[in-house]
Amino acid sequence: MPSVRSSHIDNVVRIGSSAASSVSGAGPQAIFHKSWTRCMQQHGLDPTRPTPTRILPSSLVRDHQQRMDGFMRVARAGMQDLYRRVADLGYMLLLTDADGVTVDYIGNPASEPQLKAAGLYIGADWNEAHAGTCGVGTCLVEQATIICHQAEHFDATHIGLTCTAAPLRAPNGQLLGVLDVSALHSPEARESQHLVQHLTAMYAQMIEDANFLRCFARHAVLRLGTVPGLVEVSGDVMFALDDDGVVCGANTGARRRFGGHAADLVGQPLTQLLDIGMDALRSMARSGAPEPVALGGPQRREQFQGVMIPPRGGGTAAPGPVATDADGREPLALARDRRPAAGARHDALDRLLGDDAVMRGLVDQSKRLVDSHVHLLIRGETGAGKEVLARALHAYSARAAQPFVAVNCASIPESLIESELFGYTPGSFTGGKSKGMKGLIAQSDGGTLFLDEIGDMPLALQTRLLRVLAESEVLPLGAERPIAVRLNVIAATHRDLREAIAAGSFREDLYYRLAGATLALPPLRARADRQFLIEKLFAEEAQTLGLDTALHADALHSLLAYDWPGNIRELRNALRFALAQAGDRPVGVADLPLEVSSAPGRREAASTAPAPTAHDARPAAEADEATEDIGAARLLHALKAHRWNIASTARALQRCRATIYRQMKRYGITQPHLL
Ligand SMILES: Nc1ncnc2c1ncn2[C@@H]1O[C@H](COP(=O)(O)OP(=O)(O)OP(=O)(O)O)[C@@H](O)[C@H]1O
Repeated sequence: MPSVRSSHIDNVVRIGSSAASSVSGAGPQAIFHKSWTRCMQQHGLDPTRPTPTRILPSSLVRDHQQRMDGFMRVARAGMQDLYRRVADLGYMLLLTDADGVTVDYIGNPASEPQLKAAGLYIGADWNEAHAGTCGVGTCLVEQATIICHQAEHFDATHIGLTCTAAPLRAPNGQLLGVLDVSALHSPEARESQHLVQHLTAMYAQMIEDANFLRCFARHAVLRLGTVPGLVEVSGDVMFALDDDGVVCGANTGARRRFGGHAADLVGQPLTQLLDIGMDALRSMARSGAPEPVALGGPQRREQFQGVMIPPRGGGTAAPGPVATDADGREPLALARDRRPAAGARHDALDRLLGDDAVMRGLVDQSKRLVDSHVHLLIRGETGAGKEVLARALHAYSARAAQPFVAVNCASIPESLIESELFGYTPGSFTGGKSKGMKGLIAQSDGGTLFLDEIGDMPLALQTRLLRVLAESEVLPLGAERPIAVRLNVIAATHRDLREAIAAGSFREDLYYRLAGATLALPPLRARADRQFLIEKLFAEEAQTLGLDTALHADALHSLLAYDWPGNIRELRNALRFALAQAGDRPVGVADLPLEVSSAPGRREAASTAPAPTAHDARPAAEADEATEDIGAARLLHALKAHRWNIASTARALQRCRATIYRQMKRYGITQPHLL
């Protein structure tokens, strides 16, 4: 009798080698037969040679993780919640990027060897081109939630698995990756996975929506749902709005309902999409309470509940005085005070540094310059925190309540950068929105325009930007008259712009306009406050992952000695990686990425690192016992143990309450209910 594996292989060979056109239909069987055909005929995979999943080395995995930095944190929170629901049933979770590479994972540590052997682990490449038909790979092709159950897999190595995968999209509709829920063993009936399919799709939507709110944190967001009383938490349609009620972003639910791409909805006044007026929107923004909203035309109207989520950092939920702009209009997003609290504003720059003389000089200089109306140029290596500094400068400035508009000159396609920056009038170019669009420069009016990677701006646009800077007005494509703008530019670059000038790729006159003052951000390896940054980021990442843990002195020692070519971004990723490896255990040197733990220490770093004494066996936080500094990990641990009661935390740590508050601020630890 043929084994299960060999009859599976025969089946795949028979179907996969038949003519692709002979496979039709849209049901699960057709999806997998099409995929088997694709695997054999396009990817050249051979079902008779089963191969385990390809695992990428950790340095490559980190490249993939880096590209999804902020999104991964949001996804992690959703994954943890989902895992709590499915762990007892034997499932584990994977998060992959749009290439199919696993960038995050949660599974039962007791089953780790089996999960690793099955490829259900960080670094596994589940792209169909390598792994054959599988949950992740086939979901990436189909762009829909799918179950890939047992013998639906292409490779005979995987036919024990059951995998359910849902696509995850960015606010612009672009595919970001896949959420996958898998188990090593499952009942034979495919129907046994239907509930998991619903859960996976639901959590994928929750993660997308949380990411949408993160991306539009500075906008008012209208959330619509059909279930009365639940709209605040489960409304599936979301629109991010600017002060004039114009749509700046639409989530997957909104795109689905309006049958369009994000680009079709963005730029449209919301009052033209929904049956709602500006007065009603303002009243919702003021009250913060759900109100009925009708969707659809006169033929088919649907009743929704809508609630307005105010911009983050936007004061309290209590209705406040309504600000009006110079024209007497009542800007939507200002209907609730969105100025950062005075304390947050004044701390914005100081929070960036510990005890480092160069950074202190830079921050003091920044404070003097930020409201002086000179344009600023931030220079620094990749990942050194240029955007973080730019945002802090804006938050510290007198224009903090105005928009911060970030433009990455390297990532907008050259063909779009002109219309994105300058805007356009209705019908001025093919493919544009029928209503025209306000450009990013005009959107930053009175606030801050952050031009990241300015060294990558095409020469023709440099000439136009120069004119805008010289004349403080912008001419949208197709417009006859320019619009006046109050411009404050912060540009950033990791390139040597003087070299670019010498090479003829950057205009010298633009350089002098932009570099009213230059802020040179030091690389992480040159900063004397590395320990402060390590502890601060460790506390942040542990808090995000919901871990109550500590950093061993040996790990701190290695982190201090490493050279950090990718700077603070690389540090954040290394800590996230180490925390994922360690789980609930304190993080030791063995949990760090190999290049960090095995790097030969630099001499000067070694001298600032804690001496390798008997303390090394204890967590770093404990080693701080005698000093004034509590240590981020220990402080976080104590706060959690005392349910964020400051008085009892202070008693337990034998410090006064003011010290606890001061050190929470220093390490950026925020009480959960204030987040
Ligand atoms: N002072 C800081 N405190 C905490 N995290 C920081 C700090 N500075 C930077 N980071 C973190 O480092 C990462 C990179 O920061 P940022 O994007 O500002 O760097 P960048 O120099 O603009 O990078 P690039 O050159 O690639 O655009 C982010 O995850 C950010 O949160």
